[in-house]
Amino acid sequence: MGTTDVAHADPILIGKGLTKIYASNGSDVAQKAAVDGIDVSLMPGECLAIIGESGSGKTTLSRLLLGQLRPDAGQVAYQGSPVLRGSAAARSLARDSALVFQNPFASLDPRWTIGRSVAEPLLAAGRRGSGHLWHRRQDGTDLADRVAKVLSEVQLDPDRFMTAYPSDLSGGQAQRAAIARALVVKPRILLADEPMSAIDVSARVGILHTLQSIMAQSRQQADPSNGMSMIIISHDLGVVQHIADRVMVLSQGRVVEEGPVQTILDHPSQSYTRQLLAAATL
Ligand SMILES: Nc1ncnc2c1ncn2[C@@H]1O[C@H](COP(=O)(O)OP(=O)(O)OP(=O)(O)O)[C@@H](O)[C@H]1O
Repeated sequence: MGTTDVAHADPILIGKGLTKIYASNGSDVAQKAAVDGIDVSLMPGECLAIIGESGSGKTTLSRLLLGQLRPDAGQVAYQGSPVLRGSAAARSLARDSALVFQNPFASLDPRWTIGRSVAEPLLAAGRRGSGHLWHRRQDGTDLADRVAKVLSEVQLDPDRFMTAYPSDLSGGQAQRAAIARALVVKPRILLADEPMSAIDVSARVGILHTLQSIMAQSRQQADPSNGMSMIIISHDLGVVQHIADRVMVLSQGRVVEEGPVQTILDHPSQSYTRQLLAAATL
């Protein structure tokens, strides 16, 4: 578990009354919200874990928070500004957030070297003219240096992996490459949606250490309000225990309980959480 000095910082992301109702296929049955009026906030440098049984709304909530789904009710604010369609806050949030998925191979083009795949988000930012990420006068050496640095951060030797192809990589190595691809744009918010569940058990500890060290570096920022925040969705409570600061427990689109990770895992107040913990191995 990490500790984060967020006492004096403002939340980087706030969701208020977030609700999402998916259209059902023409049935008259009353529709149930996938996410039902959830309030959530994320502090700079904080790691928030969202846990809950399958279908409880974890992925939907995280996509609402990152502005990738439009809520049917409620609102998201990024750095204090409402995230409305086409707004500057929506563009900033899209630019400042990055995702790591369950299947790392889905985010690595099989035709590209790992170096190219990791560089691509930076190149795309350059094409969009996001000047803080990419300056036109930068040459290929700067780009290669940045890619090599981020590969080292995820414990992939650049000399070996820069020119490797996804088919050369194990699942764990591919997930590290996918994390590097997410980190290369220096996101303010990293969403990791079940980042370990498709990885061989023996490689999971390594990925966990990688994510822990990324969060530790982020927390060491001189200005805590500049730290990267992480939202992690995981069925694996061992992972949650080792990386999260705070846990939010979801059931049927609602928050059952939330609090500091050790409090929730050691002294859950709700029977739903107790059952969830009993079903998991810590
Ligand atoms: N695109 C969609 N269209 C219709 N219903 C959806 C859609 N996406 C999710 N749902 C429904 O919304 C509810 C919440 O789904 P969500 O994927 O957010 O849950 P989850 O907790 O992430 O589940 P899991 O752990 O299985 O990934 C579920 O009942 C799901 O079937």
